[in-house]
Order: sequence, then C-alpha cells, then structure tokens
Amino acid sequence: MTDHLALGPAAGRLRVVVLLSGAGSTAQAVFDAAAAPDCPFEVVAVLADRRAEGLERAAAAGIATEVVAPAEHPDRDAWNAALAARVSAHRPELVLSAGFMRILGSAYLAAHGGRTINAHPALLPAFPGAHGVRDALAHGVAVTGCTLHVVDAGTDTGPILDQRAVRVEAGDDEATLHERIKTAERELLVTTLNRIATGGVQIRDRKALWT
Ligand SMILES: Nc1nc2c(c(=O)[nH]1)N[C@@H](CN(C=O)c1ccc(C(=O)N[C@@H](CCC(=O)O)C(=O)O)cc1)CN2
Ligand SMILES: NCC(=O)N[C@@H]1O[C@H](COP(=O)([O-])[O-])[C@@H](O)[C@H]1O
Repeated sequence: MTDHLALGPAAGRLRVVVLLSGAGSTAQAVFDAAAAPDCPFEVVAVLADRRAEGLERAAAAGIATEVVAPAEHPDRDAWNAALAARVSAHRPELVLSAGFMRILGSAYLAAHGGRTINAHPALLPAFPGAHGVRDALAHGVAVTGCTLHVVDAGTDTGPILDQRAVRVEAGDDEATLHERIKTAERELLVTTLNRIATGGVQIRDRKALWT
C-alpha cells in the first residue's frame, strides 16, 4: 500500500519523460500542449521499447528519442536497469507511460517508481492488462473509459489519479470504442499534467489529494 507519495508542483517547467510502444496518438496531445510557451510542463525525452510511430511524432516535435529494446539485453532485469538508467539521464520529475506495453520491473521501479504514471484504456480496477478495451467490450459494459494511475509493482494496480467515463455505443467494435476512449485520454493526460505541474498531488492511502 502506498501510504504517501507526492508528485509536483515544479519550480520551473515540470520535466516529463514519456514511455510508449506504438502510434503515440495520445502522447501527441501532450507534445502539442507542451509546445505552448506558457505550458507548465515540458517533454524532455520519449523512450520506447521498440521502433514506434510515436518516436517519429516526438522527433517531429523536436523531442529527444531513444529505443531501449528488451532484445538488446540479456534478460528482463537487465533491460529494466538499462531503461531506468536511460530515463535517469533526462532528469525527469515525472514519467508518463502512454501506450507503453511492457511491465516495469523492480530495477526500474527502484529508480522511478515514485514518479511514474500510466494511462490505461479502462475504468480500473476493471479490465486491467494489455487488452482493456477488448475485455470491456466482451463483458458487455454500458460504460467504460480511461484511468491515469501511479505505476506500482502490480499490473494496473497502483493508486488512481483520475478517470474519464466513455459510453459504449451500439455497433461499437474494439477500434471505434478505443478511438473514443483515446479522445478522452488526450484531455485527461493534458489536464492531469497541468494539475501536477501547477499544484501537485499527494497520494495518501491510495487516495489522490490534489493541491
Ligand atoms: N509495473 C508496472 N508496469 C506497467 C504498468 C503497471 O501498472 N505496472 N502498466 C503498463 C501498461 N499496461 C496497461 O495499462 C500494460 C501493458 C502491457 C501489459 C503486458 O501484459 N505486456 C506483456 C508484453 C506485451 C507485448 O509487448 O507483447 C509483458 O510485459 O509481458 C500489461 C499491462 C505499463 N507497465
Ligand atoms: N495497457 C496499456 C494500454 O493499453 N495502453 C493504451 O494504449 C493506447 C495507446 O494509444 P496511442 O499509441 O495511440 O497513444 C492508449 O489507449 C493507452 O491507454
């Protein structure tokens, strides 16, 4: 149980590192927001576990990018340690996992566990894991959504920072529902980064106490 954790606010612009594995269309909203001169956060680097379209989006926004691929390391622990070191090199105050499809292990969490948050395309604790949209649709829910939570050693079990609800519509398939969830995620990500950067949040006994 995380009994006490604090994120932000920042003295200057909040330094954010983004982790991703895919298209990066949700991270793109963060890149776009950070381009505003008065934005209270900045994306200092984007790291991926594979070559990913999201890295091209970051490069187009003038943001440093790196690939830290599991296949380039002898085992998962070595990869976690290497990822942690590469993230540390950018001196982040916050790490945002936005479509990062790897479970972060102890070597990473030892270095950045207190400052890493993750966007999940379901209303946790419902439908954790790599297929939240598919699982919610298969279950027949009327309402799903997205969650921004602190990353802990479990899979999508960390304290919840905030959520957005999205109704399932007649005829939805995984792609159409996920696209509507991503629209909600983009707003959730930017709003939450602004709140952390300007006021900060404390996690006390799993509850988010916003300043
Ligand atoms: N320690 C944690 N690491 C991560 C969390 C977390 O809550 N704790 N969230 C994930 C993101 N995520 C859901 O939001 C998630 C991503 C991936 C998986 C998963 O089972 N991945 C497989 C490999 C998938 C692949 O790349 O083929 C695996 O890691 O074996 C579950 C949940 C980010 N990391
Ligand atoms: N379990 C992790 C997970 O499913 N994450 C999800 O991957 C998508 C990335 O979209 P994007 O690459 O277009 O930004 C987002 O919907 C995010 O919540």
